[in-house]
Amino acid sequence: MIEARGLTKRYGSKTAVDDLTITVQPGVVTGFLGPNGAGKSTTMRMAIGLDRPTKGTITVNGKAYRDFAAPLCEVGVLLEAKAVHTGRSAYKHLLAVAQTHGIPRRRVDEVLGLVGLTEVAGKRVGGFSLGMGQRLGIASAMLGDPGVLILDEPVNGLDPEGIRWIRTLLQTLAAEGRTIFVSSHLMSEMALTATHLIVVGRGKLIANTTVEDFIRQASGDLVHVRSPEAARLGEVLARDGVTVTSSGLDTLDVNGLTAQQIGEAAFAASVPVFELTPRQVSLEDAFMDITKDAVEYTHGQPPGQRVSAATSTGAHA
Ligand SMILES: Nc1ncnc2c1ncn2[C@@H]1O[C@H](COP(=O)(O)OP(=O)(O)OP(=O)(O)O)[C@@H](O)[C@H]1O
Repeated sequence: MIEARGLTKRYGSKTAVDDLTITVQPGVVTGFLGPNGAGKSTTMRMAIGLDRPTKGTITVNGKAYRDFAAPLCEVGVLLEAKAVHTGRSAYKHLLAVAQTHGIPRRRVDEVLGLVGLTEVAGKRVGGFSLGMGQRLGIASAMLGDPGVLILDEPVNGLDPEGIRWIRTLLQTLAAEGRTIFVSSHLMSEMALTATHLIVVGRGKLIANTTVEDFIRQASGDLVHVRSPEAARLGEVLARDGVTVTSSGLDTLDVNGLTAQQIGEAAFAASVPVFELTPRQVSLEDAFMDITKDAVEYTHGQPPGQRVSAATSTGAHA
């Protein structure tokens, strides 16, 4: 478990992390999302003692990172593509790291197998592709068989096969009861990988919820309805808190009722219904919407203007 309480980091006048209180639970993959400069990397760096909080605390399994006698066995870390000794082979690199913790050689073979680098274990790391480098970083993080993994943008540089591989790996490790805290810019990827989401913007907590609830809240209760008696159905559904918009001759968009409530009301009024589709926005759209006021760097639009908020159908892109 990772716990931040009132975590704050200032660099001069810049507040990178602002009074962040979160708990990252074991057993699920927790996605850490936020626009560029939101404070994700700074939070992760403080979790592993690379940066000191200005105020507040962050602990891993109840302890500050510096208090671990064998940190590699408690928390595995992948920050940006690792600066490794490029003249060394992958095997030698992992062995050197293992030896700092008295981790046996056979564990080096195990993690090489786990990340699919066994065949290139003798090759110089300098010749590795970005994707192979990421796999090596994950092998390093897994060396001590830690219960907590902190991964900053682990799918960077991976091809689709690599992205799928990492998704399955993280879900498997979470199912083993580990705490998996992973940042990413790829919202659609997070929708497939994570169960829980922590969203930050300008250092502040914006959302702390399940992927499912995040999308549901962003989508509202919008239901698309098709009926040959759309106008009459609109009258049947009209009540306080419900907005009915006619979106075509035989279609309605209803806000404020679930598909089930609409179906039941239509049935009671003997109005035929041909379609009842709860509209969901994609995680990407939900993210854009929720962070629109927290984006530091946009692509040329005036401040405050939405980056994109088109509603799309078919949820999890
Ligand atoms: N060492 C530093 N000195 C000064 N400012 C810093 C330092 N590290 C980070 N910052 C600033 O703090 C803010 C948060 O940065 P951070 O790298 O944590 O964000 P991030 O969410 O990881 O962004 P990205 O997704 O772009 O990596 C940014 O505005 C950044 O410029």
